[in-house]
Amino acid sequence: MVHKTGLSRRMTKQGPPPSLNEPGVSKKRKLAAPTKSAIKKQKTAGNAAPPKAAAKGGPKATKKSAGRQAPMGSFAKEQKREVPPKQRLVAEDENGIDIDGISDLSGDGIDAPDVTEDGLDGIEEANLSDLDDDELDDDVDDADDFAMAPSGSDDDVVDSDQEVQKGVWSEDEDSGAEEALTAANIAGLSQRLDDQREQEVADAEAELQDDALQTNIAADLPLSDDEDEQQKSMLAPDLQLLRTRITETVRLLTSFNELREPARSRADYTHALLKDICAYYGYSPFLAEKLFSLFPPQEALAFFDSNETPRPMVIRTNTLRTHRRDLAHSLINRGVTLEPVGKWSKVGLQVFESQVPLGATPEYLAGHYILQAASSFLPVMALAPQEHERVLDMTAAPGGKSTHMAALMRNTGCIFANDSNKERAKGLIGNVHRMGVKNTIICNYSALEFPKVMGGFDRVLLDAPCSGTGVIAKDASVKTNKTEADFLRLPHLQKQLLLAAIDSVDHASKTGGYIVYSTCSVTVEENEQVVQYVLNKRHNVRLVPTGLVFGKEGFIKYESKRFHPSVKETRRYYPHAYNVDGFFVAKFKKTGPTPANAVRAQGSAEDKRQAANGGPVANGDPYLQTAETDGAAEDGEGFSGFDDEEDEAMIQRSLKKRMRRKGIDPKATKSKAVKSLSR
Ligand SMILES: C[S@@+](CC[C@H](N)C(=O)[O-])C[C@H]1O[C@@H](n2cnc3c(N)ncnc32)[C@H](O)[C@@H]1O
Repeated sequence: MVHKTGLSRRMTKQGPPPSLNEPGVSKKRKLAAPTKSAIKKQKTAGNAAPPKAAAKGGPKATKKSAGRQAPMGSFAKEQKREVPPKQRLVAEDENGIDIDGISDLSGDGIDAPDVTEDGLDGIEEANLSDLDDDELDDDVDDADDFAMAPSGSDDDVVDSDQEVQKGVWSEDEDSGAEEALTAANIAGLSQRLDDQREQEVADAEAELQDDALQTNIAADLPLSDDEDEQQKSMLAPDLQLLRTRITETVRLLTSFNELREPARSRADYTHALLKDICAYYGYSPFLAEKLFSLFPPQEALAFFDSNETPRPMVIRTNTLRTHRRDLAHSLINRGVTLEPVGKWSKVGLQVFESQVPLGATPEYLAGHYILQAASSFLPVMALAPQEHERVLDMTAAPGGKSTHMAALMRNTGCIFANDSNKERAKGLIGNVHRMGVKNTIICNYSALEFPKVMGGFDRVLLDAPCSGTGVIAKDASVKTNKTEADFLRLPHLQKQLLLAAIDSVDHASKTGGYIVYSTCSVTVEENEQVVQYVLNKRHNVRLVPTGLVFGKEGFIKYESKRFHPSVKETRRYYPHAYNVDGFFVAKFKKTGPTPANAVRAQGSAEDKRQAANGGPVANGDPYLQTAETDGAAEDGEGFSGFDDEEDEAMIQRSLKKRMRRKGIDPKATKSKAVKSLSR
C-alpha cells in the first residue's frame, strides 16, 4: 500500500488520513494497463496534453485523482509542492470527503499518465467493485499471456469460441461455401478495422485539440481574441504548468537583475505571478495581492502552500481538572498517539493519531481538555493573568481563551467573559461548565459598551473579530469572500474595540494594567495599523514585550506606511514559519488614566450605530476617523504623534454641540450640568 510509506507532513505528524477508495483505484490501474487503445491515445496526445483528470474539474476526474495514492518516500515532499489546490476543494465538495484527508493525498492530484479516463473507457465501476485485487491480478495476467502468445499456438490457448467454430466449420463441409464466407468475413473484418482506426485517429485529434485548449496552450482554433479569452476563462487551468511557471517567476523575482528579460519590469512579472497564484490556489486577485505583499516572493509562496495543508491537531490540558501527564496516559490508553506540543507550552498536546473521536472521550466530557489550536494559547500566555485579579475577555465565545485564563488563575479572582453573539455565548457557557470554571461571569454586551458596563480591570484580552487570513487552511472561503470593504469595516471595529479595551483597564492596578490585542489574521490593516491607531489615540498606553518565546517581530515599515519603533514588540505567527495558525499578538501597558471624555466618545450611540453598520465613521468625533484619515496619519514621514491641540479643539466643539442639543448654555461652564457632561 503506497500511502504507508508516502507520508505527507500531516500524515507524519497526525497519522494517515482515511484511505480514499484505494482498492477501487488499484483495480482501475490494473485494468487500465492492458487497454491498448488507451496507451495509444496517450502516445498520440504526447507530452503537451495534461493528465485529463488534472485538467478537467469534472466529478469523474476528481474522484480518480482524490483516490490516487501519495508518492513514495522523500519524493512525496516534492510532489506535495505540485498540489493542485482547487482540485482538492472540488474533491471535497463533490465527494463529501473531509478536506484533511484529501489534502494529504493531494500530491497525487496530478495524474499518473497510465490512468486516464480513456484507459477506463467501457469499464463499469460496478463491475470493479465486485472484484478483489487478486481476481484482477489474474485477469491482467491472463490478458497479458494471451497477448504474448505466438499466433497460431492454439495448442496452448484454447478458448470456447474456437471449439464452437470447429463444430460449425468441420473439414467435411463444402469448401467453396467456406471460402466465400471466409472472404466475406475477412472483408467485413477489414472494413471494421479501417473504420475503427479512422475513428481512433479522429478521437485522438479531437482530444489533442481539447487538451491544448485546456492547458491554455495555443491551439490553431479560429477564435477571435474575445472568444478565445472567454473560452479559456471557462476552462480549468493546467495546474502543473501553472505550478512550474509560479516557481520559475518566483526564482526570477528572487534574482531579478540576473534573470529578467530587459523589456519586462518587476511589476510585469509580479502581475503575471499574481494571476497564476489566483488560478492555482483559488484566491481572489484582491486577497492574493494583499497577502503576497506581506512577504518576499519565495516566502509568499511558502505561505500560500502552507494554507493548503491543515495544521496539527492540538489539545490543551485543563489544569483545573488534571495534569498533562495524567491526561496523556489516559488518552494513550484509548489509542491516541500524542506528544507535548513543544517546550513553549506546559499544557499543550499534539495529537498524531487517534482511534477515538477526541470530542467525545470520557476525558473530554469530564473537561480534562479542550481542542484548541496551538496559536490560540499565545494571547493568553502574553496576557499572563494572575491569581485574584479581575480580568475581562471582551470577545470570549466559545471560550478557549477564557477557560485557559481561569486555569492560569486557578479559579480565583474574577473573569468577565463577554460576547455580543448570544448563540456563540451558549457555547461559551457549555465550555465554562464542562471545564469546571468557577470564577467566570458570562455576559452578552457589545464590547464597545465597555467600560461603561464595567471598568477598572487588571487585565483585558481583546481577541478581536477579524478576516481570518491566518486560518485559511481551516476556512478556504476566506480566499474569495473577503473584499476591500471588509478591510475597512473590520479594522474600524478593531480600533474601536481596542480603545474600549484600553479604557476598561485600571492603570493603577497593583498587579496588572495590561491589555492584549490578538487576531487570527496576518494583514497589516488589522494588526500594526490598529496598534498604531490606538498609540496615536491613547497616550496613556505603550507597547511592552509579549513574553512569548517565539514569533516574528511586528512590522515597523510596510509599503509606504511607517509605524512607531515599539511596534517591533508585537508578534506575528505564520503557518509556514511555525506550523501554527497565522496570528498576531500585541501587549500594552496602561500607564495613566484615560480622559473621561474619551470614554464617553467610545460608548456613544453614534459609535454603536457605526459599528453595527460596519461603515466608516462619524465626522467631527475626535475618536473616530475614516480609514483615509488613519492612513494619512500613518503614511506621513515617519511616526506622526498624537495632535493634542487639534484634538482638544475638536473635543471642545463637540462638547459644546452636545450642550446646545441638551439646551445648556456652553458658556455657563460652572453649572453642575456642564460639569457632569464634560466628565
Ligand atoms: C475570534 S472570536 C473569539 C474567540 C474566543 N476568544 C476564543 O478563544 O474562544 C471573536 C468573537 O468576537 C465576537 N464579537 C464580534 N463583535 C463583537 C462585539 N462588538 N462585542 C463583543 N463580541 C464581539 C464574535 O461573536 C466572536 O465570538
